[in-house]
Amino acid sequence: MKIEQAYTIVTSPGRNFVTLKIVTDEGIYGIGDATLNGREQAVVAYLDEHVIPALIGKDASAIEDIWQYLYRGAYWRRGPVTMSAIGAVDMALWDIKAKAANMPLYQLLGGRSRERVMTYAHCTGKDIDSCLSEVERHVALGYRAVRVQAGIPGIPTIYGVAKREGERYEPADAEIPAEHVWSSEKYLHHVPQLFAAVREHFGHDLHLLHDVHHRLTPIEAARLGKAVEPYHLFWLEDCVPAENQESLRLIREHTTTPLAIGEVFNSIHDYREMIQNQWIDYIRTPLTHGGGITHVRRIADFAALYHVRTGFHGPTDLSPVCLGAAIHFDTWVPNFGIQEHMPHEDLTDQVFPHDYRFEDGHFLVGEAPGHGVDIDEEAAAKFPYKRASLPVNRLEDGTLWHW
Ligand SMILES: O=C(O)C(=O)C[C@H](O)[C@H](O)CO
Ligand SMILES: [Mg+2]
Repeated sequence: MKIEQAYTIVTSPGRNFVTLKIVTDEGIYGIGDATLNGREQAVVAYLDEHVIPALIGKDASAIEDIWQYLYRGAYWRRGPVTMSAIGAVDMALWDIKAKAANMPLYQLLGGRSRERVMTYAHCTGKDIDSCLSEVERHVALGYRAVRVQAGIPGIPTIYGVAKREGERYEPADAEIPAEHVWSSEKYLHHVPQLFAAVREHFGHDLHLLHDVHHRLTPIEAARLGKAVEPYHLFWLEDCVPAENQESLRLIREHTTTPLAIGEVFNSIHDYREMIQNQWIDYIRTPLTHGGGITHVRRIADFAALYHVRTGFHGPTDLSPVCLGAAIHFDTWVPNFGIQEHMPHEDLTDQVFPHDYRFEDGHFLVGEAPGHGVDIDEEAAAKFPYKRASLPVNRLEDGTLWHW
């Protein structure tokens, strides 16, 4: 089965998405998500200019060889743009292989390890009270796990909190990066109060997650981890920028709060020390940014040796294609932890018809051959790309800080 045609589809039904479609000479096609929030066109250029021309004529069933060709052969290895391009190719080829085998992707990976996939919702609010009502609303929808993010007194705008109650949080909100202001002190003072209030109102069965978004120093993250121990979080996410993997050792030595890292990582090498030393508990790299199923499966298997579980990144800035493939992966992977769920807009779901279902706080995987997600190219053409950038973040004295 040869690759006869491959092309990128850029569409913006609610926000920008990049999809790669690969068509074989037997008429079977597969699609992959190549969306990299705020850098979409970089991945399009990488695919159109440097990947697609080399794919034409290759054996579509040779997934591993194509992965190695695009990874080792790139010379300039790794990085979010390269690995998102490889991720989209890999996702499309696994989609093709499962369709050719006439089975849902999770069966091709090794079959079910679970009947359904636990998800967590985003519960955000400008203050603690509005956060509590969002938690109430999501518990009523059946979620067993919620990520809780609130506005911080004295900080005008903060990541992870929707601008208006009940709305989605969309970080890429301006053509040119908006500038946010940050204060670790104000944040560190407020967050333990937020979780005390959530536990007081909802008890101890609900899984609580929180995303620090890389903004603390290791000792500050250790302080926060200790401060929230009484509220036993499911995880504290991205508590420090983790290029320096050693940072996690210091935090680990101070707190038993579980740690999740890696939505901005794109290869096994980004994690190796952290996993080997059991400094983290969950890996976050999504299939798109992690080089696809072929590579993320390796990361998950390596993580399993050290009791580390998966917790895929699943924001609205990954398309339903990535989410659909992730739900198949989540249904198979033995060391599954949890799947992030930021529901896409209806407009997005119209462009990306899919057979996964959300029910009672969980995803149920579909049985259609492949990953069960398609793209309506006619509908996609109605939504032209519009540049949207993630903000930058500064301390109160103007210092450019982690985002
Ligand atoms: O969903 C999360 O955990 C995030 O951190 C969301 C990110 O800000 C978003 O995906 C960046 O594009
Ligand atoms: Mg995050």
